Amino acid sequence: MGLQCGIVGLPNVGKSTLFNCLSNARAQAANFPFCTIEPNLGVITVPDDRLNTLASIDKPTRIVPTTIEIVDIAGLVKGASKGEGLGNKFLANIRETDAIIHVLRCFDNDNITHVDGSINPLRDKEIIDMELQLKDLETVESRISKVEKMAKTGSDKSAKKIYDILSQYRQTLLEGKSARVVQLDKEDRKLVGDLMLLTDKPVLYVCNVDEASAVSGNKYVDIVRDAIKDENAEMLIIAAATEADITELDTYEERQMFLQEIGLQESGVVRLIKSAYKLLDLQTYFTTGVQETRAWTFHRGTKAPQAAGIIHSDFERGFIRAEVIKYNDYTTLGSEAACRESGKIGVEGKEYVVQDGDIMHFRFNV
Ligand SMILES: Nc1ncnc2c1ncn2[C@@H]1O[C@H](COP(=O)(O)OP(=O)(O)OP(=O)(O)O)[C@@H](O)[C@H]1O
Ligand SMILES: [Mg+2]
Repeated sequence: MGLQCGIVGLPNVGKSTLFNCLSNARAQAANFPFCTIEPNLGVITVPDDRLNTLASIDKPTRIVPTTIEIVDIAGLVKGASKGEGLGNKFLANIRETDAIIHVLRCFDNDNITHVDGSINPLRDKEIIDMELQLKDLETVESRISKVEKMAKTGSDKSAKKIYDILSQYRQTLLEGKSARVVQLDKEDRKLVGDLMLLTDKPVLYVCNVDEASAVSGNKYVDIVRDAIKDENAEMLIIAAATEADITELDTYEERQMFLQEIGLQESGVVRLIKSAYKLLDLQTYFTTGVQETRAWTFHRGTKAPQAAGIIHSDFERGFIRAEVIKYNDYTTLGSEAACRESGKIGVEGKEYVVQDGDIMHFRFNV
């Protein structure tokens, strides 16, 4: 499905450092603003113990985890919406993503330059929010000028409806709020879906802290937590520089040991992926056999044919039915044959809503 999360924030707050914890690609992270210009793209595999358990049953030739793409975008500054800094190009990079990971500098360090001279994550957040909102306002206003005439003459019902929604967006953005606070039903959302507003994307805040604050945060984190409590957003505390060092260690055991030394059970990568899954309302289904055990990401509520379409469009086009085994049945009974004998294979049609952990076998004909 190629879901993509974009990392945004002011220059030099640790975006590339976070990216380096997440992906195997190595982005240049350095102590100067605008170190990143071209976006770095990384693919992170989604860790899932269930995939390994299934693989231990089927012993396939290939084990394929599902993935999320992460883009490390250039730092934004005040005036970006008007072309300052790296301006518009970089806003275009954000537009292409499904969700935003907003990195906030929550560590003191006199040796690391802050573009605004002091550590203040709240101010930083507002600068970024404002630039994104201004860009959205521009998008909304240009659309309004296109539909205004038609809406006012009253002949076109949907033009009127679109105009009303756009006005609602404009009002919200003018109040200094993000588009995501506007509540629209599914139908209305479709009418303006092609706007791709930047501040309508789900957001995950990452407080980038020093090593000592990795577990319980610090005063900056408290400020951020308080500021976003009314937003429908997730927040994570990650000591990005420390975790980037940890990813350099060779073995999984070494990395786990280091994490435990600083008081963490799970790495920032794992926590971030879990949050991204929650934020984007994602779930996983599996396919498994002697050839391959594989995880697939889908949006909660997806029906069987569309879930099949994630594997291949032919599966959706020629969908006949799905055979579904629950994860617990599969692992308890130990094989597809045993599940069949015990009547644990559900035969489901087009209306079946796929559930997290389902083991799917699609029957299709094209
Ligand atoms: N938690 C942290 N504690 C201390 N130093 C950190 C932390 N996170 C990042 N740094 C350091 O801050 C500097 C800037 O980091 P990085 O290059 O990742 O920033 P960036 O946001 O990608 O900047 P740019 O927008 O310029 O690309 C680097 O020297 C990095 O090692
Ligand atoms: Mg960078």
